[in-house]
Formats: sequence, C-alpha cells, structure tokens
Amino acid sequence: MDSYLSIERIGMRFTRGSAVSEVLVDVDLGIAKGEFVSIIGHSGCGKSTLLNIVGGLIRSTTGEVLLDGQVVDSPGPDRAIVFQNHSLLPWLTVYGNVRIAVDKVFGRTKNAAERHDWVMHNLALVHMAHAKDKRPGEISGGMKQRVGIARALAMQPKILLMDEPFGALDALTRAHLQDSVMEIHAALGNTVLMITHDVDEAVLLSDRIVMMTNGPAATIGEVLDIPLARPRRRLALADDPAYAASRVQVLRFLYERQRFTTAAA
Ligand SMILES: Nc1ncnc2c1ncn2[C@@H]1O[C@H](COP(=O)(O)OP(=O)(O)OP(=O)(O)O)[C@@H](O)[C@H]1O
Repeated sequence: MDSYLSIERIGMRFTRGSAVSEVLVDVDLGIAKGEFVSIIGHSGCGKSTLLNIVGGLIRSTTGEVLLDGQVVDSPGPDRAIVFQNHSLLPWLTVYGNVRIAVDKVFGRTKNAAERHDWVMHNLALVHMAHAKDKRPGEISGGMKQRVGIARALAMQPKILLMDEPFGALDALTRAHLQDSVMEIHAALGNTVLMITHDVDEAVLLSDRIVMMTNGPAATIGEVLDIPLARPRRRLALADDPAYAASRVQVLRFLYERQRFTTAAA
C-alpha cells in the first residue's frame, strides 16, 4: 500500500523521576491518501498519546512519523486536530473562530474576500452558516463540534486527526455528526485518523479499524478492513450481514482477546 501517513516503529516511554511507564511499543501503521482509519482500544492503552505524536504535540521516544514524505516533529497546519471537548475561543463568534484559523493559514495566499468566502464555505459544509454570528456559549455541544470540524477543514490539512470527536454528545446528535462527517469525507476525500470508543461508529465510518492491545506497552493487535460499500446508510446497514460480521470481530477483539483489566484502567 502507498502510505501517505507512515507511523514507523513508534515507541513512547514517559519518565517521571525514577518512574518509567512504557506506553506504546513498536506501533507501525500506514494510511493511504483519502483513507478513513479509526483507532479503538480500551481506556488508557495510549490512543491519545499516539494521535498526539502524529499531531506533533509530543515527540515519541523511538520511531518516526512521516506525512507525505515529511518527518513530523512539531505541530503544523497540515495536521488539524479535533478534540472531544471543542476548543473554541469563547469571545469570538462561530465565524470568528474559523476565520482566525483561515487568516493564520491563508493570510498570505488568499485576500480578505477569498478568506471570507472560504470561512463561509466551510461553515456551510458542516451546516453551521446560519449560526455564524453566535458565540460558543449560545450554541449546543453538537454545534460546537461542527464548528471545530469546520475550523479543522478550513485549514485544508493533509490529515484530519480526531480524538473522540463525538464522545461527549448524546446519541442522536452523534448520529447527525457522523452522517455529516461521512458526507464531507465523500465530497472531499480527506485522510482521517480518528479515535473512538464506539464500535458502531468505528464500523460505520472507517475503511479500516486499528485495534490496540491493552497497556502498558500497548501496540497494534489487529487491523480490520471494513468491506462495506460507500455511501453507507446506517438504517440499511442494520440488516447487513457484512456490517454485523465486522462489528462482531471488533467486539471479540475488545471483550475476548483484550479483556479490560484493572491494570489497564
Ligand atoms: N504526559 C504523561 N506523563 C506520564 N504518563 C502519561 C502522560 N500522558 C499519558 N500518560 C499515560 O499514558 C497512558 C496512555 O494514555 P492515553 O491518554 O494515551 O490513553 P487513551 O487510550 O487515549 O485513553 P482514553 O481512552 O481513556 O482516553 C496512560 O497510562 C497515561 O496515564
């Protein structure tokens, strides 16, 4: 496979005084351009640590990450991150929150009118153009996540990194956002690496699911291809045997092969 993102033999050890914790060992993963890959694994196994290494927020102890042939060693606009708890600036409007990122990334290459249009285009993609003048305190959690996604997309990153983006939302809002993300992925062909705890979400959205072993010293246990044609519709999939089979494989991995142990909590 031609890897656009290449995670090569990543190891991560945290040292505090004489205490050393081995969190990740020998993590190897290649992601193709346009692929949607999810990472699933029990709490504490090191999923966020891995995503933060890819984002350049922390440096791995061993191994390296390459994106489009470039070594990742610091944060950059080519890797936009969407966190579980939106990170919008409360004093700016919805528009302002996206505009600030657009000005930063495209300040030299697009003029003010183009930047305005680009902000509005990305707000429209997540169905938030109507709320452009509202402040984060005036909109729901789901809407805030939509704005966070618009801001990330507006940076035109090479890869979109999402750390449990829908984790704090109720089931219905979550379903709407998943549908939006699928629409956007179909329209733009983004490369996405997403952490989730939700097996149905992973199967619905992903081309492949990366299943991590329990920590400490976690690594990739199995990678599952999801053989479901796109576009995917959640209602139709409910009766699809291929959907059920993928789901069972992830559940087996998590609850039989990698049973949650208190040591991993
Ligand atoms: N800066 C740090 N210093 C020391 N240990 C850390 C640090 N960051 C993370 N860890 C440890 O690394 C392990 C993995 O944490 P991480 O947050 O990556 O797991 P996770 O799989 O994302 O968990 P969850 O699903 O609960 O969010 C945990 O044991 C955590 O305590």
